[in-house]
Amino acid sequence: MIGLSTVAEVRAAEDVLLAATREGALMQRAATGLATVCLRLLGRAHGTRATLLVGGGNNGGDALFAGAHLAARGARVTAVLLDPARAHPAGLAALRRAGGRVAGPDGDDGLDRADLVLDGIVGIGGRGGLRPEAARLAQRAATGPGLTVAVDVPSGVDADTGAVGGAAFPALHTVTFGAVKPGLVVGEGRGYAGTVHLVDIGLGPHLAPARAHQLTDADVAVHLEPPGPGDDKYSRGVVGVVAGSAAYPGAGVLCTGAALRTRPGLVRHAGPAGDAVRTAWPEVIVTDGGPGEAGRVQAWVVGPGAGTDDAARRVLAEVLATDLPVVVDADALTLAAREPALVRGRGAPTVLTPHDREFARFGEPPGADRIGSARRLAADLGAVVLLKGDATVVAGPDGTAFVNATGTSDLATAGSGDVLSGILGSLLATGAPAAEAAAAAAHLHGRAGQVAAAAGPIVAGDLVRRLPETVGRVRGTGLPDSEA
Ligand SMILES: NC(=O)C1=CN([C@@H]2O[C@H](COP(=O)(O)OP(=O)(O)OC[C@H]3O[C@@H](n4cnc5c(N)ncnc54)[C@H](O)[C@@H]3O)[C@@H](O)[C@H]2O)[C@@H](O)CC1
Ligand SMILES: Nc1ncnc2c1ncn2[C@@H]1O[C@H](COP(=O)(O)OP(=O)(O)O)[C@@H](O)[C@H]1O
Ligand SMILES: [K+]
Repeated sequence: MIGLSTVAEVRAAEDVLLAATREGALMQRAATGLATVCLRLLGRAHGTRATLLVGGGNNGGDALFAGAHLAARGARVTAVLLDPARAHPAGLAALRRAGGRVAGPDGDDGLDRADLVLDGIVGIGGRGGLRPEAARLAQRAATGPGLTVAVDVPSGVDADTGAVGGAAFPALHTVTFGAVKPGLVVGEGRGYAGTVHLVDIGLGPHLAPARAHQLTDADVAVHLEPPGPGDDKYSRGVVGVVAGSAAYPGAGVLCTGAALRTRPGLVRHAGPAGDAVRTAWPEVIVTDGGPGEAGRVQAWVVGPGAGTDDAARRVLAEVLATDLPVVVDADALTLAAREPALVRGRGAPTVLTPHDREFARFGEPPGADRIGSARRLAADLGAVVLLKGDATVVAGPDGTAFVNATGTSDLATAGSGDVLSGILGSLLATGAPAAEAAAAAAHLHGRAGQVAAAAGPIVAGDLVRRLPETVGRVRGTGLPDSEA
């Protein structure tokens, strides 16, 4: 698991480490790591041109020292000082010693011919969007030829939430220090951070345990172990699906198919889409009656394509009245938003899987702080909330949170959510903790999207078809992180 640490957590750890190290040592570690990543990205230093955008804090100091490393290796480095009176003095001296030039914001910044632009305007000390002068330079960097690299955090991005209040630096890469900050991987900030590189500056032992995480393939593989010699079709959990209707039989087919293809023990289906499910998946045990007639299961998925009429409401209430884990998806979310009492106070885990519009039905839209919003709704309802998006967020009622690291925008296709809820039901039926099962499901769904989209445009059925291969890859050596 990759911990996501807030600014307060990073500052607290830094304070302890700063007191235990000689002055400037941490910044040297940060700047050396930053220069190393830049050299790797550029392929060489000699003959390249770099422009440093330097603010008045330590973030600018990191950029200046890294610029000095590059200049010492033959790069032509220009530092643009946004606040010349407060530019880090030792960093400035180091850059000058190494042969770097210094310009004011109106001087020749070299942005139109730079190979590399380092954003050292603000880091974790930043508040709000960029001021006009910095915004103008960030805009020129975005349209110029240089590879844009943010130091610690893209300036203008809120490191804790990913909120972008105005202009921000659009980085292709972000080199972050000590710990990955949530704002680099979630919300709007994710789009500004690009590929995130973590540089170890020795903070690890001093960091408080993170309250938000990203899962890796290895974390998810634990939930996808093949059956052992002692297992039978019942032993690792049976999933029950109430999805699909006469109008939307496909939702039942996709949801049961995804559950089967994730963990093919036993899947039961109840409801009016039975004929379509039987035809598509003869392996599924189907009843045309209600959930009570389906036989024993260890977790339910309810809602995809199921409608919002009185009959659908009765089925939802019946499933939620059980002492089993329940995934509440799609139409069932609309019903639960009308009647939150159906969910509140359940003894067994409930997982709600809204996209933004469904989320808004519970009160207000998620807004710019997606982790915070998901946590608030989870605490309010006593349920796990999986808030879908390009980086899906999962929050538990106790504040535990996950941000998904896999996926592709090809997943924005009809029925993709039905596949996710089937995967999730299958994992929940094993007895896995609900928030982690939800995060693992989002991870596997995202990987299936990547695997399927490698061959071209995808429809939701492709995700189901490619699930066995995806499970195999997640269990095995996994996909490289760069494909995340
Ligand atoms: N504390 C430490 O020991 C270490 C800090 N490091 C670096 O230091 C950074 C934090 O440094 P600071 O605490 O000095 O803060 P920053 O350098 O992030 O920003 C503070 C400065 O930015 C100004 N500012 C705030 N918001 C702004 C905005 N929207 N537009 C323009 N200017 C704005 C503030 O007035 C202040 O001058 C980290 O992000 C990291 O890059 C690293 O060198 C590692 C070690
Ligand atoms: N731009 C995107 N990038 C990555 N994943 C996306 C994107 N858009 C949607 N998704 C994912 O695709 C799925 C869509 O689910 P949903 O909106 O419920 O679709 P449907 O109701 O058609 O089944 C979610 O898992 C969501 O996270
Ligand atoms: K920055």
